[in-house]
Amino acid sequence: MADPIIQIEKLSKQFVSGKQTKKVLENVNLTINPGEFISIIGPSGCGKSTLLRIMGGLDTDYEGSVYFENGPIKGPGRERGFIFQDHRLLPWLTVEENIKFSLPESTENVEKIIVENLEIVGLQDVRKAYPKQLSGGMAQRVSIARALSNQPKILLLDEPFGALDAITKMHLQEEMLRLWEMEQITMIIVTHDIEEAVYLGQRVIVMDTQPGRIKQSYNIEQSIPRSRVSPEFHRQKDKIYKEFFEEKLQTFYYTI
Ligand SMILES: Nc1ncnc2c1ncn2[C@@H]1O[C@H](COP(=O)(O)OP(=O)(O)OP(=O)(O)O)[C@@H](O)[C@H]1O
Repeated sequence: MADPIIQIEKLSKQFVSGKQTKKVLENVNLTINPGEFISIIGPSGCGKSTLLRIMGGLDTDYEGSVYFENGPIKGPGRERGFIFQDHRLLPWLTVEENIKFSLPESTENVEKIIVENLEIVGLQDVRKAYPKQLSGGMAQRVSIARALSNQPKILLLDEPFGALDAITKMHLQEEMLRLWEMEQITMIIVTHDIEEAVYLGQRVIVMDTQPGRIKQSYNIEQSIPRSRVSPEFHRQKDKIYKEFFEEKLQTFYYTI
């Protein structure tokens, strides 16, 4: 078996502000293999985004070890693309300029890279458009094309479809799966949505809170092509909901 692409051992993280220390992650251990599609879900504030930011090298102040392809992660890198809930395109640049801006100056064949990656997300016609001329879904597609232009080995997706309407969200989820199959990039998505987690992930990691830790990991048996209506899909979704979230909701009901 190939070496893991991400290896996290005994990861703990705390934030200090003034005299207050807040423990956010405690003893997180996680191995991710190349080509996997991993979903991470858990209650608000359990540290999902913090964990993703650490994998992306956006936060390097933690205890424990976090390795990317056997080397410690020391900061952000082009091999680890990040996609956030908001597209983060620069409003004063066109779509093609936004992609060009994300590439190192020494990049050759920039034109070809822009065309190819906009084609992958089905947006070859909006090269000259500015972000404000795009719908939310289109802008998010451009941010995906921008990330892909840097030829990442892994894509870290932080609630990427959270701000989109239900139909656009479903389209983009399908596109993400298509991309994953086509480009064989390792994908890690953080989401609040159990349905999204089960639909996309081969493995769903459920986190618990205060401090954030991994509570359970579920292997998802996927039918090909994937279905949102099959009994198996509902069985897996219900299992995660019942084993984890229902218990939390009941605790909430009893305390009000
Ligand atoms: N820069 C920071 N300084 C202090 N506390 C922070 C900082 N960033 C995050 N936190 C705290 O760490 C905890 C975990 O935050 P994080 O955003 O990782 O959680 P999350 O599970 O992604 O939440 P959500 O699902 O609501 O987005 C939260 O209590 C948050 O307030």
